[in-house]
Amino acid sequence: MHLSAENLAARRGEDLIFTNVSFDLSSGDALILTGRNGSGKSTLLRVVAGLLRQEKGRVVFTDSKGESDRPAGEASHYLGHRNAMKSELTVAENLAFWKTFLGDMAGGSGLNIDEAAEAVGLAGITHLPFGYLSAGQQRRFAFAKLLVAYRPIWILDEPTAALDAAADRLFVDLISSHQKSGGIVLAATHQALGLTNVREMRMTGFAGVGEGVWG
Ligand SMILES: Nc1ncnc2c1ncn2[C@@H]1O[C@H](COP(=O)(O)OP(=O)(O)OP(=O)(O)O)[C@@H](O)[C@H]1O
Repeated sequence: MHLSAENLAARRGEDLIFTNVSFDLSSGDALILTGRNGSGKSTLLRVVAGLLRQEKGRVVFTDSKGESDRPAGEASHYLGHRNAMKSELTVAENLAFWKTFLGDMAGGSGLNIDEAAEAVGLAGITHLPFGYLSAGQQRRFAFAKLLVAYRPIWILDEPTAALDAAADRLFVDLISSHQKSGGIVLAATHQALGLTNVREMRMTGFAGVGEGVWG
């Protein structure tokens, strides 16, 4: 399985945010986007997730059967800055909605709601309305959405914002096991997450990108 971007350029409003961004990720790889505020990290993630149209270039998802007609976004989970959960519904109702709505892609199967809650360290409170939870608890359950339906690609925008150190480690473990089972991760973060098998791409806005290595 491969996820690649070829010479992507993206515009927000009137402004060209970046040009000539390319990468190629295989099963088990992670690419971390770094760079100052406003350098285009979220914009690039949204383009790859299919939520924003690129100005130029293309994103290609290749599965075991070869280059797929399916947009990469359909093979991806996208965890944005917002948690994409309804405050009035319970955690269990929110996760059940996502599990049914997303379904599993071929190649894997999602956890049930209790297993996913346990995996994010919050078993026993799924009966509570999502809106009652602390910011960190909400972020953990937003992450649990990734576990209830299988997607080979995880696109994560500042996944560990609002988290304590224990939750940071827990997310790193969940991301690592996704990589170990052949998944691909593309994430924007300001913190070194401590992942292994990771490349870094530093976004520098319209000036281009720089490559480095972490982990
Ligand atoms: N809806 C929009 N309309 C116009 N410009 C936008 C829009 N959203 C973002 N931008 C601009 O695009 C640029 C890139 O924003 P983006 O959110 O991709 O940066 P980022 O690197 O993710 O920043 P941060 O680290 O602050 O999250 C910024 O200059 C921002 O002001």
